[in-house]
Amino acid sequence: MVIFKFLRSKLSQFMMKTNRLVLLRHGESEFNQLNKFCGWHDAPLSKGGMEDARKIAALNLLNANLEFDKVYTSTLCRAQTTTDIILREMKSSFVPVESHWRLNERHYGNLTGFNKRQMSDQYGEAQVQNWRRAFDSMPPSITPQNPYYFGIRNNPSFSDVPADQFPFAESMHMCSDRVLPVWDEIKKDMLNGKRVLVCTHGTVVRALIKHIEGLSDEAISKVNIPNCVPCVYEFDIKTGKLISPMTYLGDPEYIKAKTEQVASIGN
Ligand SMILES: O=C(OP(=O)(O)O)[C@H](O)COP(=O)(O)O
Repeated sequence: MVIFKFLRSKLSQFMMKTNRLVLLRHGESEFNQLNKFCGWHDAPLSKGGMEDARKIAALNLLNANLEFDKVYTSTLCRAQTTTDIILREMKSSFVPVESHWRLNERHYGNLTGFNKRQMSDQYGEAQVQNWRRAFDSMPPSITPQNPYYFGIRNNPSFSDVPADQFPFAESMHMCSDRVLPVWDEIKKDMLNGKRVLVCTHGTVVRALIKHIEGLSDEAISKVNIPNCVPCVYEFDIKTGKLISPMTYLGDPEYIKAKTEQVASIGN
């Protein structure tokens, strides 16, 4: 079965004129559930997040007849567990998975671990929305007094991060810049015919969308990415150009409701 799938994928790679790329934000994490800023804190998936990886992400990918030759993910467990669940559901656990710290969520600095509504009560909604969505807005740097400081500094999953690049806080702009070297690898694989899934985080998906579609700083500030909803692009393999706008896979009403939930400060 595995050999058959491998040969079929090689043949289809050889014949294809266009290729699709799927971007995905991981399932709901325990911090998403508590409406807390998470960033580089390594929060696990919530129970609902695990279920959504199966019942929303994997199901929609299967319904769209998508298969993968490679998955790119971050070094954070919420993205890695989502990847494992999806590949298992798709009976594709043999697919190689490459994890990269450059695909980690934006480091939310000293907001890490705090509830978004509480931060909004303290600093005002406009300031919190500016930290969340303005392209160049930097949250305050994390300090050793933050309860998650040492857990982040000492997380062995970040051992590949060069010491001089280990962030204390990041704007979306900084996050986008560090994602780009991996985007070059992803694009190369995709234009060589590999069917690629990128299972990552809200800000990283937005950074990739901004880059792929050439969106302005203003336009990307209005884009919000729900958990576990696959975003699909199609590219011309010869020219590398995008041939269709991004499409979401899934129920439009569900996607609309979840997108609005992500955009709001929440409770
Ligand atoms: O860690 C986070 O993103 P993730 O859940 O995609 O990993 C952020 O806390 C999401 O918050 P935001 O939607 O205010 O950027």
